[in-house]
Amino acid sequence: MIISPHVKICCIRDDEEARLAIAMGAAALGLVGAMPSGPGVITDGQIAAIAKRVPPPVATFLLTSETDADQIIAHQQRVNTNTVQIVDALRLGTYDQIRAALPGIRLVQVIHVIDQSSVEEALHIAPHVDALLLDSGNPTLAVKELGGTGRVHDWALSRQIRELSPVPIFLAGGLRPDNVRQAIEAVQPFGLDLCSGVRTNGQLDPVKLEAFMTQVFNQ
Ligand SMILES: O=C(O)c1ccccc1NCC(=O)[C@H](O)[C@H](O)COP(=O)(O)O
Repeated sequence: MIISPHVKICCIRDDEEARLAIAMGAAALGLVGAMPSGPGVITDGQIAAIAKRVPPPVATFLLTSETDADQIIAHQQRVNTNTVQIVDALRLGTYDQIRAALPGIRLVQVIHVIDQSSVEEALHIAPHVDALLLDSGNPTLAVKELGGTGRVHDWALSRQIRELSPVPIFLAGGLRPDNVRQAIEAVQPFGLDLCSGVRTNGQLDPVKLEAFMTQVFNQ
């Protein structure tokens, strides 16, 4: 039997989208800080205001593109979410340093799943974080592509990571109502994360969201 994964709805823009996502069954909301590219960015002020009004037990994820531990800590302290999703590689400082400065705050590291080296990267980082989020994207481009691409990646690689990872994994990248069932069966992740697949003209679309949740929970 495949257990229904938890759903994180990302790129939340305001309280109304937050309420809609929660009403439809989201376990977590993604709030996107400054990024080099992507459709979901809001200001730190907006992130703090939305996060403050999200009721427990719904998780609030700050998405940060900072790569220096001190800057990641400062970013979380400006917005007060209960989870930090690091969308680029940590270049300066350590996860332990972030944990020591932010007790009780969950750490999620994004892995951009590109090839077999992504599996090694994921397994190297997994012991230091609370979860991995396996996304599409390309951090090596001149303008980094760190998420919100609307593209799927090679789920066989994500399946390998899921089977070997000591921490839960979220699957992201191009998930939509019409492919999510296949994704769940292929990867069997702990969680799903999505942005563009449940939006129309940038707005969270209740019809698409309901269709997505039906595929996840009512099969
Ligand atoms: O949406 C953005 O602007 C964004 C930019 C950089 C990193 C992450 C971003 N979005 C947040 C997410 O984690 C998305 O849910 C994830 O990348 C999947 O997006 P999509 O393929 O559009 O469902």
